[in-house]
Amino acid sequence: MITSRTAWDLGSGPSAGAAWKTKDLAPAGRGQDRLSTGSGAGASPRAPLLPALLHHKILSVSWPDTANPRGLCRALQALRDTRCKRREEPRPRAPTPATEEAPAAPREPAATTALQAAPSMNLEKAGGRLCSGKRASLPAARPFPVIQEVMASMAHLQKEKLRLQEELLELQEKLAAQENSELSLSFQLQGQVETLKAKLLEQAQEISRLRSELGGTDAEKHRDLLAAENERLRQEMKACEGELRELQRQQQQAPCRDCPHRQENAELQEQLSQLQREAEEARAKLVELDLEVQQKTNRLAEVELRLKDSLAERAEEEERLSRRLRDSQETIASLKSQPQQIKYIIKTVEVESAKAKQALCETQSRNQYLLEQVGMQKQVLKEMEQQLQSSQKTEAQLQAQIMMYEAELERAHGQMLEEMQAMEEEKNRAIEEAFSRAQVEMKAVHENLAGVRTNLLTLQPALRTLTHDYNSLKRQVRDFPLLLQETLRSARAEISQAIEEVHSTNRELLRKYRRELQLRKKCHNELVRLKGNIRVFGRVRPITKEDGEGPEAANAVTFDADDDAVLHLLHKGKQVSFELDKVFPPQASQEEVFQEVQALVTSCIDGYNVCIFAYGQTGAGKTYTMEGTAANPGINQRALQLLFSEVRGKAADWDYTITVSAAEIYNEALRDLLGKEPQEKLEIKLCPDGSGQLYVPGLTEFRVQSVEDINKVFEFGHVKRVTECTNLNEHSSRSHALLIVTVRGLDRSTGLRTTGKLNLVDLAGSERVGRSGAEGSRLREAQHINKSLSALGDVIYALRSRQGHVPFRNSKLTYLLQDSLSGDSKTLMMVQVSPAEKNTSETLCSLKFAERVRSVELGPVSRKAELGSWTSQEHLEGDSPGSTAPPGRAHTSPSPGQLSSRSASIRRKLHTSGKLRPVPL
Ligand SMILES: Nc1ncnc2c1ncn2[C@@H]1O[C@H](COP(=O)(O)OP(=O)(O)OP(=O)(O)O)[C@@H](O)[C@H]1O
Repeated sequence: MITSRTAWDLGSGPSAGAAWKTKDLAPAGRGQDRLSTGSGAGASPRAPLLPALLHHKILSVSWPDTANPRGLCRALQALRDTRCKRREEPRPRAPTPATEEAPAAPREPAATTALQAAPSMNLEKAGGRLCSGKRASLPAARPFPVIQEVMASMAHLQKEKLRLQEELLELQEKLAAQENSELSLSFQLQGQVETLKAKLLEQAQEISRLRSELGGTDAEKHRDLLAAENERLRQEMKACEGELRELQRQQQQAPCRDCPHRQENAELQEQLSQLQREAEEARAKLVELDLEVQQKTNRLAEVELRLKDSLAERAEEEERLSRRLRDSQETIASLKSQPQQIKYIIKTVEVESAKAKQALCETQSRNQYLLEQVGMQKQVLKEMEQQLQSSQKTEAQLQAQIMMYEAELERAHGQMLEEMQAMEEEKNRAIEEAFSRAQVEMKAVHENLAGVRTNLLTLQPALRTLTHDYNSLKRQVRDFPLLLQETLRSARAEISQAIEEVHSTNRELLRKYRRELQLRKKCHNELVRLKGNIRVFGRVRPITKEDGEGPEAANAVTFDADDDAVLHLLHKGKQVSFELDKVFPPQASQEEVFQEVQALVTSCIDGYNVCIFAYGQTGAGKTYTMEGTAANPGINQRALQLLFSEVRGKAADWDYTITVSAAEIYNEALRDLLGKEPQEKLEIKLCPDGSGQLYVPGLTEFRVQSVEDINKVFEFGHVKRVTECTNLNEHSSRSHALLIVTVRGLDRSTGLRTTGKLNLVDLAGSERVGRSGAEGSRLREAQHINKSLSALGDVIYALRSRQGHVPFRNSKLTYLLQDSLSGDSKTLMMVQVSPAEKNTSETLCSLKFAERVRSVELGPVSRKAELGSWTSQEHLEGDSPGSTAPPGRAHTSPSPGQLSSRSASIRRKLHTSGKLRPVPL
């Protein structure tokens, strides 16, 4: 139900719409008053909305009661008013106002005419429908012209409604399009901003790249340096060319042959061509660099152009955007203005028809929605404006950056220009300096040239002399081969003559050498002969603890202070004096003893046979003298060492071989101390070659080359000596030990061969049988010892008395030593004595034996005379007249089982070590 207040509200404005919407559509009867009230106010044209509402069948039920003629009249009046107002009012702005407004004016009368003409069919239909329920109450109303008018106005309203709907759709489309365009615009703007940023970045990179390429002016510097170098070389070349021309001119004016300037000239020309080549290269490089710089400049210009283009594009883009912004703003403004018109129209329709309120309400809600949309659009627009502002800001920043880059470029360009200017100045300076230097050099060259000219003048005579000399030298060189041949011939003759002389001198020298060798040998022999072929030394050992204490151990031997060949023995209270070749007191060292015998040892190298005996009673020091101790070696080791050193000294001319054999004679049985079968008895035989030489088949002979070999031989041979404890000496040697050293020599120059034999014999201890207390086998051993010693005395006697028969074969000892005792062999007997009081009897015997042996040596007359008073028996028995036993039977021999068991093991050791090599004797 619509109250009067509500009707008034409709005319009062849009704010009344909300209240109006809540009301039910009133029944026709009561609403007429209110409509008339409203129309009376004349607030809005409502007529056009009626057909639209009818078209939507909104008014089909609640159409005003046409039976009330007053209401209808008022409605028609209102419609008429509305039409009039619409005719007067300008039409709302349509999308194509120019095209739609123009025909609107003529169309309106047509429409009005059409309405007024009231097309019978439609109006009748509408009127029939309107009056279908009321015909009974208003049967006479159909032909009423007002109805036609109402129908016409309804049709008009319907059209108006359609138009409004179209407009609304259009607006909606526009809004959507606007939204889309704004959205796309914002996207576009964003895209453009991104593109611009990318371009800016690209340009910045391009600028930096160009700057780095231009970069530093390194290439330009290089170019300038090359240009300067080129210029300098050009200048030098010019100067050189000038010099060359000058020199050529001088050459033409005063040509000189063999002038050193020619060479100089050639060198200068060479230098010149070299410089020209360098200049060409430098020029080419310069051109390349120019080209490069040009290219870079072009590229810079291109980049600048691109930059400008992009700036222009950007400005255009900005212009376009601002245009679009303006359009958008205008569109928005028009859109803003449109809702007012729509409101006006709605209000008009509301006045005309209560039923249209519903549509109005919807339209208002739609309007509200559109308003909201507009608000949103405004918001979007604001955001876009903000974006635009920010993009403008960015653009400003970018422009500022571009400006800055341009300024920087400008500055770099200015710097480059300044640098180029500075380089230009420097180049000019360098050119000037080079010019001045070249002038100075030129001056110096001129001065040199003047000096050279002067020298040339002075050198010409010298040249003439030199030419003369050269010619003469040439002649000499030509004649030189002949001269050389002649000289060579004479030199050859001289040399062959000299060689011949040298040969003859050598032959003479060799002859003399051999003669001297013989003479030396003779002299040596004479010396030895003068000294005696058999020499006798005496050595007194010191008192030892074995001698005991008390009077028995008292010293019974004294020496002559003035004569070292004399000793005195106090025997039974009587002093007996003995003269030997040499007497060694107890304090005499091994070395001193050896010094006296070394001459004999060395004669062995010359091919002599030498025999050194150690003779004496048991415990008198024989073994000590011959073998010695490890720390203090005796004659054996020292002799071999001496032989080694002598042989080494003669190694330049001689080849020597030294071999060693060791044998033992025990109980007249000869045993090999170095052999594998020490118990085997060896025999002494004559050589089958008929030379008369003796040899021992099976006797081992080792070649020794070093002191170590000797030590091993000695150690091996020593332990194999049969030792037996006796009353006199705890380790008394009960056999004769022989070390046979053979020295074979070959004189490489003469082919002379020598063989010398050195027999080093440690005789068994001599003692009287009764005193030693021997019996049984020991007695037999002593008897054998004494027998062999007697045989030795017999042999010596026979030799020195020059008897036809020498009894070598009486004992194994003398038979074995036959070579070393006969002929021009040399023999030394070392008589060992004990100084102890208790041994004076044995000492006396030994000394008497020694003196007699020595006396044999002293001249034929005396020898002969003395030889008659000497017997070997006397030696052993002289001091013991009561003894009847034969001299050789004073000792007993040990049983074979008593032989040292160590000997076998050491022999094995030597054989397995391979140090000792058996050599046939
Ligand atoms: N000149 C010396 N200086 C020091 N000690 C010595 C000297 N001569 C001998 N002797 C010592 O006297 C002792 C006996 O000497 P050695 O064994 O050489 O006598 P020998 O004559 O060989 O006896 P045998 O005939 O019984 O073998 C040894 O202890 C030895 O060291």
